[in-house]
Amino acid sequence: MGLFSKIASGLRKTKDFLFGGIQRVLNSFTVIDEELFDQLEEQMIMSDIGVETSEEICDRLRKKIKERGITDPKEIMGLIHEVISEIMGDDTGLDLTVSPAVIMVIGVNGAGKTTTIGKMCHQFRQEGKKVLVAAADTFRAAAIDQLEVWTQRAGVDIVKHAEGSDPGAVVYDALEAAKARECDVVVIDTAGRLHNKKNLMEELKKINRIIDNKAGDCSREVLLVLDATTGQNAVNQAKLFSETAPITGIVLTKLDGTAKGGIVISIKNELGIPVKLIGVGEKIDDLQPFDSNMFVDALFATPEQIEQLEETEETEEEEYGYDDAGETEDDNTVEVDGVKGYYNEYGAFVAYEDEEEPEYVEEEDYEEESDGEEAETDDEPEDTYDEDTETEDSELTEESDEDSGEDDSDDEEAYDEAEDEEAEEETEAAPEPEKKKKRGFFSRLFGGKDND
Ligand SMILES: Nc1nc2c(ncn2[C@@H]2O[C@H](COP(=O)(O)OP(=O)(O)OP(=O)(O)O)[C@@H](O)[C@H]2O)c(=O)[nH]1
Repeated sequence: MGLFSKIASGLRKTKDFLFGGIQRVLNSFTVIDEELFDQLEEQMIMSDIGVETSEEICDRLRKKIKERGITDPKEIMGLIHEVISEIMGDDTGLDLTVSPAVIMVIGVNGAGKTTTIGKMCHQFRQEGKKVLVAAADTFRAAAIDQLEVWTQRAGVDIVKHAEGSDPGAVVYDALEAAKARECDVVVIDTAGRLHNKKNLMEELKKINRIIDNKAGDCSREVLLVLDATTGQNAVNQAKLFSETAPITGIVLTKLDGTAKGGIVISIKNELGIPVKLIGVGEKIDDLQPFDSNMFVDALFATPEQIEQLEETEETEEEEYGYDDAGETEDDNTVEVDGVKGYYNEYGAFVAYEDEEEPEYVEEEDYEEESDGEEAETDDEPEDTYDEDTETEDSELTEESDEDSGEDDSDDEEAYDEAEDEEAEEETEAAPEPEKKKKRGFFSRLFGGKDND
């Protein structure tokens, strides 16, 4: 399935509600009057475009109708399309230009943070990027375990410490490891919870200080993950979070299961924060870079237009032999880094040339195993890491303690030396991708913003 088809099918509920509702209003009027604008505004508010943005859209519509001397309500749909396109403006993609690009991910529980990180890693890896994930949401062991399952699916490395350890230590070790291994991207999972704004702010500040020290010149992103099904609540969350953290972009998840996709428009209009990625399903390849033109087209296109666009995509796929997800003509066959294979039930890539599938632990078994691990780490002291000096908490730095005597005075440098080897052992299942020749998923859409 091509990109447009995926976005269009992900937005189906939003489209049916928004486009269908507006169409019904326009069909019920023969003249353009204030009553029509009232009903349009109401329909937009119900579609989660928000009061402020709905009013603005109607104001702009009145102006255009007057300027162009339009009298037929049926012509208004095209104008709404035009106005929303204007509001959405140009897209801003992820900035991954200077390696290792650091992406910090924040968001409330259940918004889809872990899933998004897994999907993002999968996309990066398909582009041939070397990725490292920092499990800096150390609040709950389950969060670390879930993240690890996703990194295994995506086939990327993870740096993790024990539950309750300092997130700063995890980030420090991850950045050291990323430099040593020449990673392109470091994705940091944070316990970006809102219920304690002060703590969140302190935690993010601390992580930022460490990034400043270790990767000051690198590209940086702070992505806020929002659950689209919560509608205007998500917009309010974005307002609150933006008072706390310098958000560079929003990832809007679960757009596939909601009619509330209109919040994309109010987020852009009211907060000016670009939506950079959208989640359109639970599978590993259900994350798309946000393309406002495609978004608006998918919302407003007629079924005939959608069919036509899908046909164009299919023709392109036939011509080039792959689509945006790297799929070939055979639905189950994908090509990753020039190797043909398929994704197994866990979302792991299996090359046809391999005799056996790589072993991935089933989620249930994995949880059992990690329970065991937790039991071990429970014995370890919690809260032992002092931002600058303490390293005991890190399972990655246990070995480095043996040879870290010379570094003791070297405050932050005291973190980890042997950690690279250790972490590499952890992630043996992740074969290193070769750099891909063709332009990457993000760069094809955002014009060379990744560092292929
Ligand atoms: N339909 C759909 N479901 C999604 C999407 N993204 C995430 N989910 C689901 O949302 C649920 C929560 O996702 P998580 O990634 O665990 O959320 P989280 O923010 O990490 O939550 P915590 O682990 O509690 O911190 C899971 O069941 C995911 O499968 C999406 O784009 N579409």
